[in-house]
Amino acid sequence: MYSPNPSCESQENLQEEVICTLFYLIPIAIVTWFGGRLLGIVVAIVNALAWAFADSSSGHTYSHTAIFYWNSTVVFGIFLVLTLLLSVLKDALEKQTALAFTDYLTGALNRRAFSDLLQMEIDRSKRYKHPFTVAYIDIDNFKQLNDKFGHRAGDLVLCTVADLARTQLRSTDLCARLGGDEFALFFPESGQEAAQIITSKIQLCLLGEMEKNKWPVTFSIGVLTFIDNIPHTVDEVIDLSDSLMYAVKNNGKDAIRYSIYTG
Ligand SMILES: Nc1nc2c(ncn2[C@@H]2O[C@H](COP(=O)(O)OP(=O)(O)OP(=O)(O)O)[C@@H](O)[C@H]2O)c(=O)[nH]1
Repeated sequence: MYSPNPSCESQENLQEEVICTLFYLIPIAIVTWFGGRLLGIVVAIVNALAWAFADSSSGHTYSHTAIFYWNSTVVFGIFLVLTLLLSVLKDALEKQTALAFTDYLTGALNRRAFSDLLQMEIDRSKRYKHPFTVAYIDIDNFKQLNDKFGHRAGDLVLCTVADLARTQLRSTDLCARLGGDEFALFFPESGQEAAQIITSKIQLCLLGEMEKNKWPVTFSIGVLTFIDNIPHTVDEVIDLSDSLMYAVKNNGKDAIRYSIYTG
């Protein structure tokens, strides 16, 4: 004759409870990950209340009523910890992902991301025979500014340059910090005339802001348009634009030079 083993029965009950509690975690995890910390906390509270309600209506008896409240609090604590851990993990992941593509200081694209995107644009422009323009911007006398006003002021200038340039750009344009005090802008589908309008506007805007803050720097800018015989590699495109910017530097700084690449 079959006689149920009480310890086996209680083990099965325990297993059921654990699995049910785990099910509460799934919506909390999903909402926290996709909806954010605040929504996650709301769902954690709702789920903890649901858990307490289900527990009390299941006929579960405790040797002391305080145990029910203690268990409910522990369950809520677990839900809350999961919410907080997941939101911290997501923030960290987002930061890491952003750092892989952007410059930590200015938020502009970093050299690697800029090169990858530019390579795609070069391939597209070559295939469809569309022009594009690259503007290479170097801050003049930046070292002196750092020396006179401090590194933090220098950082602020770099951030201001990136922010101002970005406010003037279209969503399809790119803005990157290539290193130190050097920035590059990319204008797809833009010939020299269109690039002239936008770069002179950016230059005016930058100079105005520098003057307003009494930062003694100017900008040397080389703007190179590619129409035919577009080079194959990003490095060539960047080096050519850099050389044009250097021509401005060697000619007294604080100016823009435009050119069309002819191969
Ligand atoms: N504040 C700050 N300074 C930086 C950063 N990265 C590089 N620099 C400084 O930028 C300066 C760049 O110096 P240079 O390339 O000689 O530039 P410059 O003084 O503008 O000289 P010209 O370009 O000839 O006008 C160096 O002093 C670097 O230390 C940064 O992230 N923050």
